[in-house]
Amino acid sequence: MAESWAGLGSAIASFLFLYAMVKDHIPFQLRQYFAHIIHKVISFANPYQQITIHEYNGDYMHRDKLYAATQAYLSAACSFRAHKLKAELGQESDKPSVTFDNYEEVTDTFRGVTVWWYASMRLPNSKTISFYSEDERKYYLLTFHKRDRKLVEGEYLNHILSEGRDVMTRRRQRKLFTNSPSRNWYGYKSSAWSHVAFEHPATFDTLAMDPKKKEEIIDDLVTFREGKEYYKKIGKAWKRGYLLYGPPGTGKSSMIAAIANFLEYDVYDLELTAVKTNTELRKIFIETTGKSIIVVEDIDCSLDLTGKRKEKKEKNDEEEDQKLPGKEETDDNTKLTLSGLLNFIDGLWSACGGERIIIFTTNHLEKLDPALIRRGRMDMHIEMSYCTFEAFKVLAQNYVGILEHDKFDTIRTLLCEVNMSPADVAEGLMLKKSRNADVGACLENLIKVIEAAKEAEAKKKAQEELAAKGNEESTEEESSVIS
Ligand SMILES: Nc1ncnc2c1ncn2[C@@H]1O[C@H](COP(=O)(O)OP(=O)(O)OP(=O)(O)O)[C@@H](O)[C@H]1O
Ligand SMILES: [Mg+2]
Repeated sequence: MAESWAGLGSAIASFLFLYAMVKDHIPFQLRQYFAHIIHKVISFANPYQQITIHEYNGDYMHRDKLYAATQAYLSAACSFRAHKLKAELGQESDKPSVTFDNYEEVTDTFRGVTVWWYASMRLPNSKTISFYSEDERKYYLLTFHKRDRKLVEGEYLNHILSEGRDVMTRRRQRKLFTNSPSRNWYGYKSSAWSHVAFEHPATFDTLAMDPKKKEEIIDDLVTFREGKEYYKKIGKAWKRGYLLYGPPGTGKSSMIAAIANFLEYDVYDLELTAVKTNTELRKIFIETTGKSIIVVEDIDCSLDLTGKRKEKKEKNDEEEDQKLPGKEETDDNTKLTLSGLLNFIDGLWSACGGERIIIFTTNHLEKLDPALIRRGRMDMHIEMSYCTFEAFKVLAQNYVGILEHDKFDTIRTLLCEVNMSPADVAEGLMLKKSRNADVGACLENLIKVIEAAKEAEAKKKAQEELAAKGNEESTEEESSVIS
């Protein structure tokens, strides 16, 4: 067998040598014909195949998506095997990426199969004047054995695409969107959202709350992020709703930023009062992308949705006979309604895009319509409470860098006696720190702040009791006058 391959090889080599000698004396058509035959013979003898992935395919405005994903994948998975590397900062990225340079080759292994990647570029024709630089002619050459073609075409390229996209998502500059329309340079509306870079520093480490509750939330987020297949299996859209409720300054907005930083998602801050109709809400929603958090802050103040659904339904039942067919649909499309919002959260449209988190925040849980926050819509209800001693310890570590101190016992007792928001406690710790005071002085200042709050609370309570007593006496007097 080996002998017959060697024989074939030497025959091809002799043929190529002869052809090179005489090719200039052969007419053009015949030369073309021979070139075709030679190509066929070489392909027959060569056990390897190649796939080229060009950066641009005819359309010079849009980079090929597979090329971009391949570049990201190779920079993360294979570039450490190369000798010549190059670093660059992509358009949408905020982290430099290092990938192997042109004319370098690296290997990759997928399911036990080895493939070769070669980065190259076609030099521009110097006789033509081109608007585009030579960079626009870059390409990757993927070489593999013929027997692995099915695996490479079917699974390997898909693997490159999804892994590469993940790398790009992790590297991208995350954005904070708000629903005020952005305009292009002609002045036309180009998107329902405008954005700035999202750079909030809050993380779960800096968030002061009960450690057990924090752990529970992190576990829930991880389960969600890794749940693509699970959601598909159970036939549910890949999204999750969180309701954050609690008094002002307890960390609801900080929690949203911490979640966004943890999951590396974009944030869409939806200002519902700026949305006029259900149709507009749907349009806005369609323009959001996956791997994002849609936030509606202070949902109780955003819309007059509280408890109105039931009343409306009863009223509708009474007016059923007088109503013209199709009237309700017209109403729903000319204004924003609770049913429009519910549809936004879990109607059919909510499934487009996938991997989305919806967060509502409120200071007044009791004001919300139960339909809006029922499990399934808002899957997890998270109470952000006044500062507990456990939460204080996180703040103390972050603000003054201590885990223990003599004054902690006093602070523990005081925090049990008075309702202080973490925002107020943080302020108490910051005050002296800004004047370069030592840790003891910082804690002393905090104790004073808590004591003052305790006194104010006691005073307020006494005043309320006095007012209530006054009211009782006046009603008693009135009733005795009447009798
Ligand atoms: N739980 C917390 N952990 C760490 N810092 C906190 C916490 N709560 C509040 N803070 C601090 O107080 C500031 C205000 O908090 P935040 O805006 O998150 O409160 P909120 O609950 O959203 O208030 P509001 O209901 O008024 O919107 C934050 O910038 C943060 O520094
Ligand atoms: Mg807030």
